[in-house]
Amino acid sequence: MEKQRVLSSQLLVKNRVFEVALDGDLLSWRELVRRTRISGGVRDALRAGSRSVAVSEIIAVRETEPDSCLKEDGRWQKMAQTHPCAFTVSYVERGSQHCWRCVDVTFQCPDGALCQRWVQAIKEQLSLLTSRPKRLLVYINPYGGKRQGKRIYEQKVAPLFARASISTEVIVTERANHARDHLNTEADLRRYSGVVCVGGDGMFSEVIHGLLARTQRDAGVDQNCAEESLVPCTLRVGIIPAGSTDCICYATVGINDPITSALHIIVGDSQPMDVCSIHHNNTFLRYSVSLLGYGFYGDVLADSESKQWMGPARYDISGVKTFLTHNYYEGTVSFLPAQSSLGSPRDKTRCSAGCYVCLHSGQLHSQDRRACEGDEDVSGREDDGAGGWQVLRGKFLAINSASMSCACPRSPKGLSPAAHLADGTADLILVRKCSRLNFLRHLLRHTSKDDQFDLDFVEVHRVRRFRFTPRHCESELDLKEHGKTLFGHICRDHPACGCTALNSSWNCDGEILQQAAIDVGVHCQLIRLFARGIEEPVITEDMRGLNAV
Ligand SMILES: Nc1ncnc2c1ncn2[C@@H]1O[C@H](COP(=O)(O)OP(=O)(O)OP(=O)(O)O)[C@@H](O)[C@H]1O
Repeated sequence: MEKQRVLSSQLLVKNRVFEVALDGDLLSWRELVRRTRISGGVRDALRAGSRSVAVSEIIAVRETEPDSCLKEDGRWQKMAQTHPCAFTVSYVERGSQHCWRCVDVTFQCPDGALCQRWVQAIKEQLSLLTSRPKRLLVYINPYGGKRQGKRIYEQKVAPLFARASISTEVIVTERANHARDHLNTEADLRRYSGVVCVGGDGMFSEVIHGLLARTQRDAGVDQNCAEESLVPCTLRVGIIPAGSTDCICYATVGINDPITSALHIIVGDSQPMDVCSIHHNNTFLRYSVSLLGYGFYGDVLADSESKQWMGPARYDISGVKTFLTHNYYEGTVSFLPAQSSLGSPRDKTRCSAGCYVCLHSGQLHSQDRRACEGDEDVSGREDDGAGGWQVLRGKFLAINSASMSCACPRSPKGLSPAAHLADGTADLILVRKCSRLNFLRHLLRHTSKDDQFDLDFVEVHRVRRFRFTPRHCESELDLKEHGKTLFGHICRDHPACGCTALNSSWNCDGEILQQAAIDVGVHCQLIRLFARGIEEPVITEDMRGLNAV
């Protein structure tokens, strides 16, 4: 269908003549081919180029001075006389590795009236983009990562928000859980179109815990009831990466770069995300959006807690130590397979921007919600129509549940490469007791092309819910008594003497859960991020021509 032409004119860009057109949702500029005489004929100029930008990726437009950097150009005087007015469009340009930058192009106009018409026309198109945030509540963790959160926000992000006319309320946190508590109780959420956290995964977790607790309370939903279907948050969350690992940002944007994230917020991207709720004895413990790991990953985290002073190197040291310790844990895993999910954990598809698996799951999920609200009979939906609960007992080196691929710069494939951000499922990975060498083979496959699940001691299931019950009774008292009688105090910290702790703990998105027996439910698309998932690279003719402009 022909797009409606809003405006078109011949304008100058860097003193070259361009045909500039605004066609509804696209701004394009094409150099008018200049012909140069050569002996006996005419040939096209080599520098002709064109460029187009979706209006949805324009950050701002403003009247400006004609390009002053061109004043050295001999033709400047002449151009300044014929084109004395100018406007500048700031837009998103894609770099390598999913990096976005904000670049400017200045159009010189023959008169002020035409210049204003252009600015007005582009502003009107921008005002039609209703998904863009207008006012944001920003929390900065000044102590996350390398303690650069405040500087990153002030120098890289705030100027972009100001340019895009986004107003902000900024809170620099004074203690852990400041952001969570503020969102849960005081914040007047109606005043904002989104919440932004400047920090790492821990800070993001704080923000979603505050938002989700508030949303459930306002909706009269009891978080302690594991069977409840939770109410999605209406406010989107943005992450400006300033932590040590920034896994969530990496998994939803493809890079941990503050400017790229700020631009995704400005253009009003929206990426739904599943959230797991974790309960113990009908008491709510935590939410998780990426990794829940018992055994190996739980032990690595527990060990690294005592080595905070080492910085990020503590994870490597604790990783090696835990690997050598080679503890396994006994228990029962029960799970509800996700029968109707379109993908499987071992297919080769990756969740990316516009993922059809997530889109399909989101549509099914909202149909279910509507049916529930309309009191239609949806009984039997939770067990996915077939199969029911499956139960496995055994000795496990690791039990991992990945709600997303968990890809990060250290492990670009991630723990479960085909896991989806928003399909209402998690990949449950069970690594049964095996030799150290075999476990090492499994771990190394996370960084190679080989399939980490193609080993006879590893199994993976796509699930909607799961439970774990450790074989050994886990009351504090029981474990202490057991430890005293068998090995005495010292042995808990000295695996070399041959004793092992009976239970591991869960690593829940980088936080320790003390309870080993848990009940986990995946809630489809419970939150939305200012992100769009990882974009596949697209090379267009426009991009090739760009070099010429
Ligand atoms: N003002 C503060 N003082 C102390 N701790 C804080 C403060 N603000 C937030 N926190 C806590 O600091 C913890 C870590 O912060 P954050 O996630 O930003 O950085 P990180 O741990 O370095 O990065 P990552 O989580 O990506 O590894 C969070 O759990 C958060 O609750």
